[in-house]
Amino acid sequence: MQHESTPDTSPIPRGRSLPPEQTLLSVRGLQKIYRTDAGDIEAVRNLTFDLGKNELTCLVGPSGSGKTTLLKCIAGLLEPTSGTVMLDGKAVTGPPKKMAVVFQEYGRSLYPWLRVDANVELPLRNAGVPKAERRQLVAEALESVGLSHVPKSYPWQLSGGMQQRVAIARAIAYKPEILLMDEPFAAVDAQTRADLEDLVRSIRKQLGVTVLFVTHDIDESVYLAERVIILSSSPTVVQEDLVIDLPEQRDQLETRALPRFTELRHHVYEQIQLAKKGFRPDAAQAQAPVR
Ligand SMILES: Nc1ncnc2c1ncn2[C@@H]1O[C@H](COP(=O)(O)OP(=O)(O)OP(=O)(O)O)[C@@H](O)[C@H]1O
Repeated sequence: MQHESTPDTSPIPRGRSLPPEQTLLSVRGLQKIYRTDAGDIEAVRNLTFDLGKNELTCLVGPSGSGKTTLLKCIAGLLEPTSGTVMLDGKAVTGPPKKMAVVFQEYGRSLYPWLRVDANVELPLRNAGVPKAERRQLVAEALESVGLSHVPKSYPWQLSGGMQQRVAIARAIAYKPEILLMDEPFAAVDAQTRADLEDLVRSIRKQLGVTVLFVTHDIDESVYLAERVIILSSSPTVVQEDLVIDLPEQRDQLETRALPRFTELRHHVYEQIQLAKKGFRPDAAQAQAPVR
């Protein structure tokens, strides 16, 4: 398998590092321990990786491996116990303006009493964007997600897939540099999901936005991404940072039929099975003979 990691001699496995001019998001030594009445839970132990500008990266790992915890730390919604998150060279200490997040529960994230255009407009209004500019941005965002024809509908009048498009339009309306997506398509049917996957790839290209996409679906991760970061089981480290060397132009039928697609999905599947069985790359490295 092809990797882009820089040579690393530390005992903690880490994802690829990039030169600062190519880096948009930099996660360094991130650890998160939840303090609970029942004791401390070390969800994330040590995560280090960089995301490049305009890159689409998927994050996969066993259930409970800390994917949501990591995303919340990156989004400035949760304070890491140690380590840093830097966006464009600045430490993230609260929700950054240049970042947008799309969660799985679109039903809960949209306001049912607001029409589609008002839902998309709300964050722009809260950010004090002037009215004329807001109108323009809302129209562009709805156009990007193929919903120009329903601006005056209420979310509950739309299908699940359309509601998720509204959530995506709202996220991209204020032109974020980075889009975090936490299992955004887990609740829609397979056909809608395929359409939304292609929508994410086209939006990324159209807007030049960096995307970090969490998914449980191995095929989805390989189809969507240029890189797949595989997390170990909790307490989490990077198990593998894998380059997806498929052609840039993807197609639901053609790409998924490629022998290379099958190889990559097989590899990711194997790695997740290993993680589930408790394999830890940090333990493996610590035990490796010193040469
Ligand atoms: N608020 C919290 N308090 C205590 N422990 C928590 C809290 N949130 C998450 N955890 C624990 O941290 C670990 C990682 O949880 P997290 O939800 O980040 O994993 P995940 O990979 O997103 O899970 P899934 O794939 O099932 O959605 C789990 O052991 C979980 O029980």
